[in-house]
Parts: sequence; structure tokens; C-alpha cells
Amino acid sequence: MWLCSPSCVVAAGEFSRSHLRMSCQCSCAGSHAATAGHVYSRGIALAGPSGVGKSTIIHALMAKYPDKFGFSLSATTRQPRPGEVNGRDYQFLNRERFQELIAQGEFVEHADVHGNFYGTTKSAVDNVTSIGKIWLKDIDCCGCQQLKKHPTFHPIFIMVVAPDEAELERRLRGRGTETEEVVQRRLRDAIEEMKQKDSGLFDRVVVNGTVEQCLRDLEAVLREAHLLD
Ligand SMILES: Nc1ncnc2c1ncn2[C@@H]1O[C@H](COP(=O)(O)OP(=O)(O)OP(=O)(O)O)[C@@H](O)[C@H]1O
Repeated sequence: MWLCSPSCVVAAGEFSRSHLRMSCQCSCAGSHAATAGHVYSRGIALAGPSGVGKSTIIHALMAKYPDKFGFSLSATTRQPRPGEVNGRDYQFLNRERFQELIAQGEFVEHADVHGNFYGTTKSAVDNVTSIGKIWLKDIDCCGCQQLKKHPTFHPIFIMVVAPDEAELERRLRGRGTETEEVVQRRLRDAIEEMKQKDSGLFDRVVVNGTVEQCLRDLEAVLREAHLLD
């Protein structure tokens, strides 16, 4: 069982020094490693098991603050699903191009998930920060671990969890986009991912009970991290 407290926001440790630096708008010259003059520290990495509602929460946050946050598109080698659009849902790349970009050091994090590559490129983050917005993206635990070690990217790491396992299963099935085999695999993976909840990887854990409550809790976390007024 991995039930969370219904109190919705579970402190997962103090904000790291990098988040304290967030509020300085990078006036702390030198404490961020310089990469072509870019400042990447104002970002939000949202993790959590498949089906927990990461995309739903991201959409809700971006709809409420369209000028504040920008989604950093992931790149992937998996085939587009019906209705998915290149450049809107993902940057769809073939394996050769993806591997080329890995070799060029373009990915800040990437992983091979069940035979498909997924990752975040520097330019996907640039596209958001260059227009003055805070970058935001959903990411798996492995990606968070890589990002955490990155010299210039210092997002706040937030894990989204479901109120309980049965609800997660309901959401995964309710979405109707996965086969039974995939649902079973994602549920097994969810148990593993939940072990990361208290590992120190995450700055905060929020429970997605209702979208409204989760959004309120997320807003509180972002205010505390000076990412929201
Ligand atoms: N608070 C909620 N209450 C009820 N249903 C929800 C809630 N949040 C999301 N859902 C539903 O759960 C399903 C999964 O949500 P979503 O696609 O946002 O999950 P996800 O974490 O982004 O999944 P993945 O990692 O697989 O992309 C969707 O059908 C969505 O409408």
C-alpha cells in the first residue's frame, strides 16, 4: 500500500539551495554554471505514476496562468498515437536523429522506456525561457535523477500521487488509451515509482484527489518556491 495523507501536500524535505537561488533571478552571478548565457533555474519538473494526472494538472496550471508557464515539449522515438501532433504533443524523432542529439549533448535527460527513447532537449527548455516563461514538464523518476545532477537546470521537483492505488487504476483504465497488458505494466511500475516518494529526490509531493484541490496545493508550493506571486 502506498496511500498518502489526504492532507494533500506532504512535505518531502526543505527546498534545496537551488530553489532559494530561484528567487534571485540569477543575480547571484557565478553560482549557476554559465551555458551560453542562459538561465534555466526557473523550472518545474512534475513526476508521478502513469495515469495519476500529470498532464491534466499541467493543462490546468497553464490554462490559469498562460503568461507565466510554458510547456517544454519532450522528444520521443515512439510512434504518434492517433490525434497526436508533432510539435504540439511531442517532438517525434527517429532513432537515428535522437541518438545524434544524445551524442551532441543536446539532451538534459533522456531514457529508453520499453524500447522507445524519451528526453528533454536544451532547446525545448530554451523555447520557453527565451520568452520569459517558467518551464514546466512532466518527467519520470529516472529523468528527475538525471536532471538533479545537471549543472545548469535547477527545477523544483514535485511528485504527483493518486489518493490510492485503486483510483490510479481507475484513471489508467478510464483513459482508455492503453491495452490491458500496458495497464498492468504501468501499475507494476507505479509501485516502483512510489518508492521514490520519500527518497529525497522530490522537493514536494502533492496528491491529485480532485484537480481543483491539487491545483490549489500546487499553487501553494509554487508560491513558496517564488515561482508564483
Ligand atoms: N483529479 C482527477 N480526478 C479524476 N480523474 C482525473 C484526475 N486527474 C486526471 N484524471 C484523469 O485520469 C486520466 C489520466 O490523466 P493524465 O493523462 O493527465 O495522466 P498522466 O499522469 O499525464 O499520464 P501519463 O504519464 O501516462 O501520460 C485521464 O483520463 C484524466 O482525465
